[in-house]
Amino acid sequence: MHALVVTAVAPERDAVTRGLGAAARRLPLPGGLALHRVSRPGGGPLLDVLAAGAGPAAAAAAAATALARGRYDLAVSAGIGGGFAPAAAVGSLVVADAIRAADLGSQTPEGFADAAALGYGVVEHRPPAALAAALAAATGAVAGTVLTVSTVTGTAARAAELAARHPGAAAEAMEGFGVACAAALHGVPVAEVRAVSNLVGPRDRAAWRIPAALDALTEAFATGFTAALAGTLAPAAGAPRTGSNDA
Ligand SMILES: O=C(O)c1cccc(C(=O)CC[C@H]2O[C@@H](n3cnc4c(=O)[nH]cnc43)[C@H](O)[C@@H]2O)c1
Repeated sequence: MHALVVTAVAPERDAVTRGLGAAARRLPLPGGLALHRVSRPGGGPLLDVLAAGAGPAAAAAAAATALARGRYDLAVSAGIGGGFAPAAAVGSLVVADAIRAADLGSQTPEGFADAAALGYGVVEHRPPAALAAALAAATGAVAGTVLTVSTVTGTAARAAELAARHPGAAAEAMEGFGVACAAALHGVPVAEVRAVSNLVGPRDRAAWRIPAALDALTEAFATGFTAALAGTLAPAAGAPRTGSNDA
């Protein structure tokens, strides 16, 4: 089983590789990107962890670049995120059962209309239900919708608007929908896991608990996450691996 794990920044990538508990091998990609490849001891899943940059566009571009050069069974968007109270407390984990672009659409006189309603796009990708359930059970995460936003929510009014429009939302972050678009283009399933560093609401950067969230991310990858991946996804069968970054 070969998975691509896409984070925004290097501290998130390193939190994931720390959890995997084995040395990472660096494999350069175009544009200064690099996969950090971790082979699990005992022949477990092979994971390539990639710090892609913040935001859905950077995530989509980097994920598509990596997916085009290897043969993967899964793409995972992973990192820290904002939690919607009361579903997701600071320090907790959220696994996406839906990955939704929350601000892709048009502002109309009647309010926001998403791109799907207006007929010019897709605004949601769904991880396989069995995979999302297994990942949540294995890591003790809350399962819910993870919103992808291009602007971090910074007011109570915006948080309330998002919660009303997306009743199942447990977290928001900035990359999941980009990774999901790249995965869909390459025909691989997607998953998303977020460790909650802050609540979605009035901006208070000093209240972000980034080290605690990074520890929770490490713990997720140290415990059940990869076992749940391996147990849920069938390995890519048959065809020879031909990509330049393939094992
Ligand atoms: O400064 C650091 O040490 C540091 C370490 C790890 C990550 C960061 C980031 O700034 C990551 C940015 C990343 O975080 C996601 N995020 C976190 N909270 C929210 C939120 O409330 N709303 C939206 N996104 C959030 C997001 O995916 C960013 O790309 C810094």
